[in-house]
Amino acid sequence: MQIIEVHVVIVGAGPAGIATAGCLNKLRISNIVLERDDCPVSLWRKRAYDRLKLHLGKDFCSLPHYPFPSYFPNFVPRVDFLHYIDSYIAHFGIDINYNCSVDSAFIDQSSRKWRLLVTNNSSGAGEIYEAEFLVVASGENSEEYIPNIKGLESYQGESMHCSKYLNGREMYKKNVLVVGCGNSGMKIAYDLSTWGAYTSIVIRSQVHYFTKKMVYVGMLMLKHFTVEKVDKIMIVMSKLKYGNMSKYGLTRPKEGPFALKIKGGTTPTIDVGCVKRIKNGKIKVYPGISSIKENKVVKFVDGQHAHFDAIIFVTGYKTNVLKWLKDYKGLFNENGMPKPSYPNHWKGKHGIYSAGFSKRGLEGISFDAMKIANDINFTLTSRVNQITS
Ligand SMILES: Cc1cc2nc3c(=O)[nH]c(=O)nc-3n(C[C@H](O)[C@H](O)[C@H](O)COP(=O)(O)OP(=O)(O)OC[C@H]3O[C@@H](n4cnc5c(N)ncnc54)[C@H](O)[C@@H]3O)c2cc1C
Ligand SMILES: NC(=O)C1=CN([C@@H]2O[C@H](COP(=O)(O)OP(=O)(O)OC[C@H]3O[C@@H](n4cnc5c(N)ncnc54)[C@H](OP(=O)(O)O)[C@@H]3O)[C@@H](O)[C@H]2O)C=CC1
Ligand SMILES: O=C(O)C(=O)Cc1c[nH]c2ccccc12
Repeated sequence: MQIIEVHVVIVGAGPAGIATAGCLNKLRISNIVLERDDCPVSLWRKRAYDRLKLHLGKDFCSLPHYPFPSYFPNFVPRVDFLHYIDSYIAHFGIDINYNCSVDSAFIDQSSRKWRLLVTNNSSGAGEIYEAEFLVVASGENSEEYIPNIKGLESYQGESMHCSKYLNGREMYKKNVLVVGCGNSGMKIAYDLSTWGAYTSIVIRSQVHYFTKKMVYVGMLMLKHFTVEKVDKIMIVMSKLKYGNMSKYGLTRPKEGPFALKIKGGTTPTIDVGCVKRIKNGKIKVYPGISSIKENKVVKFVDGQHAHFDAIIFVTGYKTNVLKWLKDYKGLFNENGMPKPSYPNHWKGKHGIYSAGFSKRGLEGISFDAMKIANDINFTLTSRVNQITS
């Protein structure tokens, strides 16, 4: 089989892969992006709900060297974000091979280069790529995660992961349980409630909650003040706006929101109206689930039980890196996340890089893309300088 040789191969055409290709193209370093799906940013195009918007202000979400158009609103809707990505690809002339699933990547012992075994999903044929540099940009959210709950396999209602949820049109006057209170959980619960579903949400852990504006102000303040100071202000703002919500099942962690985000990647929840609906009883809060019984009954850890026509698992994602990256030791841990902590997470040995694995959203992705492209450029130019001197 013919081997396709490139300087840099990038796995994944999400924002991270596209941003890295854009930065490399700007430096005139040839590269190819391999994408298993048939389009770019498939997470945003195919696996996200209609109401989704960027929840951070647009100053924190544009990709490198290409700001959002000035007429875009501060919180960019999903469809505008897709247009922006399409024009980013056109502007930088990014080369993407769609329908290409990377099945494995390893270091070839004779060439000492990265070798990738790829299946072309449209023809079914196998392809081999060889590259000096490998950029892992397959995403923190590449595999849906649904917890193992006793009785779930025999649940007779409708159950789905949130990546299949578009809107609540079919849920009017149905009892729906949303499991998970991250950013997707709170937004989907709110969305369902506005579509007239009798909505409940499982909140099993402590959580920080803010309005979009508070987080926007907080992100701006972080440019000038310490994390501790900003966190204190954030909590005061949240308390002033929402008060004490513990009797409704919402308690704040002791540690501040940005400190937690930086330390563990736990993202504070940006509330778009869910908290108000919890307060006025339109959305009911339950603690963790203990099991699912017959007749669509869900039992909770505090002994309560209730009947649900549908369950939406908004329980997050996992990475798929360990499934296809064979020589990963050094850069990735057993959860498929970078071993070195931020800001050293983006580079490994033998020409491997990670883009989009710092749990810092699109801002983190831009940071990674620029670091990676500059580092590859540095390696290549120092080599040319050595030869010519
Ligand atoms: C619903 C949602 C909303 C978000 N909103 C925001 C926000 O407002 N602001 C913000 O800053 N961040 C946000 N994020 C976080 C983050 O910015 C996005 O998840 C972003 O899409 C991550 O980009 P990525 O390129 O790293 O990963 P992805 O977008 O997941 O792209 C990875 C790509 O790799 C492909 N791929 C995976 N495995 C393979 C393989 N083996 N072979 C070939 N291709 C493969 C996938 O098909 C996918 O297209 C959001 C995340 C989610 C889930
Ligand atoms: N732009 C936007 O508007 C949006 C942005 N996002 C971003 O997308 C990324 C993914 O977010 P999201 O999909 O919400 O995933 P997250 O991983 O952030 O949240 C998963 C949630 O599921 C809960 N959970 C997991 N297992 C269970 C279980 N067995 N029982 C009960 N609860 C459980 C977790 O609770 P626990 O903490 O107890 O484990 C947590 O609340 C985040 O970075 C987020 O910020 C998401 C949505 C919208
Ligand atoms: O949406 C996400 O997943 C993000 O990680 C974006 C993000 C970066 N910093 C934040 C601080 C508060 C809320 C979201 C984010």
